[in-house]
This record gives sequence, C-alpha cells and structure tokens, in this order.
Amino acid sequence: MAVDGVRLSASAREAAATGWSGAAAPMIGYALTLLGTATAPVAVAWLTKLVIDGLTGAASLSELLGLAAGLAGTGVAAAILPHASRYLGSQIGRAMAATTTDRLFAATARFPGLRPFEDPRFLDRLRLAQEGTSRADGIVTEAFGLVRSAVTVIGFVGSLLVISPAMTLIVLCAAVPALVAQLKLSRRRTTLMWEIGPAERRQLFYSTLLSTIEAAKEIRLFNLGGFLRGRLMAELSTAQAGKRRMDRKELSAEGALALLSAVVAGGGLVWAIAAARTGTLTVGDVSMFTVAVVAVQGGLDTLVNGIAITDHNLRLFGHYVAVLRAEPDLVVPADPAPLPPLPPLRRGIELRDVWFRYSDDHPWILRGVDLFIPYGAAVALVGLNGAGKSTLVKLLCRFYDPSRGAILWDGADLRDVRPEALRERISGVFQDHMAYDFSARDNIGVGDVDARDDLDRIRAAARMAGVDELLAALPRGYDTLLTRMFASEEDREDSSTGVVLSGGQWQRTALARAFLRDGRDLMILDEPSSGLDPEAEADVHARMRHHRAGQTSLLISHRLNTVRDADLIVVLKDGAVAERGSHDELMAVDGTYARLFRLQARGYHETAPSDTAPSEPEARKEVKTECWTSSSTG
Ligand SMILES: Nc1ncnc2c1ncn2[C@@H]1O[C@H](COP(=O)(O)OP(=O)(O)OP(=O)(O)O)[C@@H](O)[C@H]1O
Repeated sequence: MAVDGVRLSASAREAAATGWSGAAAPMIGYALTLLGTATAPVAVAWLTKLVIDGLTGAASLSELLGLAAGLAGTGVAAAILPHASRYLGSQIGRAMAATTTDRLFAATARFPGLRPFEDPRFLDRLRLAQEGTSRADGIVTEAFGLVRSAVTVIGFVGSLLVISPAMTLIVLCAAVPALVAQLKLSRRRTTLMWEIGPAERRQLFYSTLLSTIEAAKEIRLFNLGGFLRGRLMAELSTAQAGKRRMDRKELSAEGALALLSAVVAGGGLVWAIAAARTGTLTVGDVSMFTVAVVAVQGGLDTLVNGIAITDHNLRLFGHYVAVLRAEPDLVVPADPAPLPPLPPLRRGIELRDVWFRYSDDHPWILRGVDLFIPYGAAVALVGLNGAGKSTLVKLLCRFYDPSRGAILWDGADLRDVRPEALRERISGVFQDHMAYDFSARDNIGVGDVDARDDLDRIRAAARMAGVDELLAALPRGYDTLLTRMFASEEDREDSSTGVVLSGGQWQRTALARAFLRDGRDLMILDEPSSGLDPEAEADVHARMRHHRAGQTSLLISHRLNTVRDADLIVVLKDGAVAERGSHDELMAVDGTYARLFRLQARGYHETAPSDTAPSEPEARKEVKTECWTSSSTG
C-alpha cells in the first residue's frame, strides 16, 4: 500500500509528527473533548434505561432525582463538547496547513534545476500534494474521530452484549461488507483523482487564461473566448464524467449497505418487542436495545467511513511526502562541505565539448560546443532562432547539466559545485524575464533580496538601466505597485494607483534588477534591449559598456550593431561554434556573421539597393529562410 514508494504508514507518521510539532496543545485538548463526546451517549443511554426502570419499578424519589441530575449534566456536556472539539480541530487544521504548505514549497524550491517543472507527471503530483496538505489535518482529526467512534461503539456493544450476544454478533458482522466496500471505494477515489488530474490541471490553465490580463488582448483580438471556453468545458466534462461514474459506484454500494443495516435493525426490533412481550426483556431493556442497535450501527458506519476517508487522505498526503522526498533533478555533491567553495572567477569559463538535449526523446540542441569565455571579456553570442543560445545560458546557470562534456569555472567542473554557490556569482536578464506584480522597489529589489530596503542602491541600479526618473515619478514613487491586479494596503480604497509599464520600461526594470546584483563574476544578458526604442537602446548599451568594463559578460542579441564592440563574438550554428572573433575579424572572414550583419545594416540605409545587393523581395526571402527575428530588420 504505497504512493510512489511512500507507504501509508510513513504518510501517517509524517502527518502525526507534523501535527505534534505545530499543534501539540490543541491535539491534547482535542483528544480529551473527543473522549468526552464518545462516552456521553453511552452514559445518556444507561441513565435513561435506569430512569425508565426506576419509574416502572420501585426507585425512591431521591434516587430518581439523582439519576435525572446525572442525565442533565451528561446532556450539557454532550451539547458543549462537540463545539469545543470543532474549535480545537480548526486550530490543528490551521497549524498543519501552515507547516505543510511551508514544507511543500521549500521542497519545490530545493530542486536545483528546471526539469521537474517541465514534467507533467511531477506537476500532477504537485497539485495532488497541495490537495494533500489541505487534508493533513483531516488525517489527524479523523484518527481521533476513529478512536471516539470506537469508544462509543465498544460502549454500546457492551450494552448490547448484556441484552443479546447473538444480536450483537449479527450487527457486527453486518459491518464487515461495509468496511471492505468503503476501502475499495476510497482507493478508487484516489486513483480517479490521479486519472483526472491532467484534465483538471488543463481546466485550471484555461480558466486562468480566460481571467488574466496577459491573455486578454489576444483573446479579444482573435475572438478566442468561445474557443477557449469550449476547451475549458471539454476538460471540465472529462473530469465530471469520471466523478459521475464514481458517484454511481458509491451510490449503489452505499444503498446496498444501508439496506443491509435496515434489515438487521428491523429484525432486531421485532425480536426485542417479542422478548418484552414474553417478559424476557424489561421496557428499559427494549429502550436500551433500540438505542444500542442504532448507536452501534451508526458508530460502525462512522468508523468505516472514517477509515475510508483516512485511507483516501493518507494516499493524497503520500503525494506530499513523495514531493518532500523526491530526489534532486541534478546530481548535487552529497557532502558539499569538503568541496572548495567556488572561487571568484580568475581565468575564465570553458565549455569543453558540450552536448545537450532536453531529454532522450528530444533532438540534440548543442553538439560539441567548445568555447572559452575569458575573465573580464565581453563575449557576444549570436545565431539564428533556435540555435541554442538560451539553452547554453541555462547550462551556464546549471539549470541543467550537459548530456556530455563539461563546463569548467576556472577549471572546476560545475557538477562539483553547489548550484546556489554558482548562482551567487551570476547576474543577468533572461529573454523571458519576469514582470512581478510587486512594487517598483521590490521588482528591482528581488535581484538581491538583502538590498531590498536599500533605496539608494536600488535607485543607482535603476539609473544605470535608465529607468530611475520614470519610477521615481510614479504616484507613490518606488513603492508604487507595477500591476493593476492588486491594491496595496494604503490604496485599498483607491485601486487606481497601480501602474502598468510598457514592454521597454519592463525591460529596463529587469535590467536594473540584474545591475543590483553588482560585483558578480558573470553578467548574462539574453536579449536585454529587444524591446527598447533606438535612443533607449543606444543609451542602455553605452551604460552597459561602461558597467561591464573589466567584467565578464555574455551578451545575446539579434541586433548585431549592439554586439560589434564585444571583445569576442561567437556564432552558434547547428549546435556548435561556427565562427569566433572580433567584429572586424568576422567581417574579414565574410562568413555567416558578415552576411547577417550586412543584411541587417542594409535595412538602415536610405539609399536604393545597389546592383550587387539582392533585390528587396530576394532579401526578404533570405530573411525568412534564415528565421532571423523581426527585430533584426530594424
Ligand atoms: N525546455 C525545453 N524543452 C525542450 N526543448 C526546448 C526547451 N527549451 C528550448 N528547447 C528547444 O531548444 C532549441 C533551442 O532553443 P533556445 O531557446 O536555446 O534557442 P535560441 O538560440 O535562444 O533561440 P532564439 O534566438 O529564438 O531565442 C529550440 O529548438 C527549442 O525548441
């Protein structure tokens, strides 16, 4: 009985330990209140029997008053205790939800690479794990509930045994099919959640698309609302069909079990009435018998349901435990302490015969890249769309390891270095940089969280990216939210104060974030200025040139005018380095770089094409064939 190697007993231990570590006092209180609720009905039944027998027999008034007082006291306790236990149960739930949510997202952040987030199975598991965290308290409270039901059932079974051992046996035996059926249904329910998980995740995807600003423009322009809603509803109906099948199974199983219980209870009642008529049972016995049969059946029903719910919750919680115990996606040194900490870069970074593909099913993206990025040099990487430039950047950050070959940082293989230590040394802007729904200050501050409160440093970084003036002039300066999705605490009544930046302004903000990580060994700039206007681009590149002077940097750009002053320009083609050298050297070689540079430069000339240049349609054809980005033409 396991969820991906996690046994149910291990899930149960983890849930109990989590509850105990965060909510020991509420757990003790919960156990005591449950014990009270469990014993109260048995006490009420016995006291009622004694009162009835006393009334029909010869009990004194004081005896009857004593019994009545006991009955009233037990009734008060029975009325109050469930509320107390509900309150304590909620306390346990909140404490466990906080602990498990924190641990789950700490575990997902611990994956050093990106692979898990590209694996649909892992993403399905993560969704169920989140569901599991919301059920963690259920495991603990349900376990106590099981004990409470067991205590009640044992109390009434004892009472029933006194009246009729045979009837007791029949009632108990009738519970066995219920237990088996409920456990089977619980397992089926968990399997169903795994089966419909992908459909539910896609459903979530479509509903998010239909409600976010990022997609709203295209959805309206291309009139995609109906199309996406259709897909959303198709996924919803797939998930619902599975649930409907499950509900039908539950309905037929539970209907049959209810019938069995009713037959047993009805038969027992007929027997008890007949026994009272012949004088074998007293009137009090009949009252006790009726209450006991109903209570034992009800208690067993609750017990069986509780076992099934706990089984289901444990299986869901198993996904949470599986995520917590998942192996890292990259081989990280088991004991990183003896390894030398990554020294500041002194010689350079070498890619030695690096081969890479995203998985065994994917084609090779890099096919033996040999490249040396010397310390202090500004290196530019150019190549056609899909040549593997961003992939190479991901390997440099060790989001993946090379499939073959090695990347050496001053001679040290990146595989022997803790990924966090490596990333401490790197700053950069990714092509698909983030636009956080945060304030301007936080959008830049996340580049170095320790500097988040240092407005002077943040503004210096923003100045370098040419965005300081803009951000300082916002309604709340750097504390203005760069989103209209949320309102800040101060602006709850006036949600109009959040601002929306333009694409180029976001790009400058992302650059500022990278500049805030000052003093790192390697600055990676993947298309940092693709969204900037020509003036801004020239301005930002001048600042970057100044900033990166003497620093090691890797610049990826399709705008070849921005790379011409790099110390080394590298052309990536067919997964390998095709050309390398300075701008002048590569122009002299007259290879791919020179051809593309001229092609791009021609777009900036006002004069008509010369005789030697290809005609405009031909040039366009060439651009199309090469898949050069639109930015390349100006
Ligand atoms: N996560 C991924 N899983 C599978 N394939 C991927 C993944 N990321 C990129 N690829 C593939 O790797 C190839 C190289 O992509 P990459 O983004 O490195 O190219 P690039 O040179 O940066 O292109 P561009 O100039 O368009 O930005 C592409 O064919 C792409 O489809």
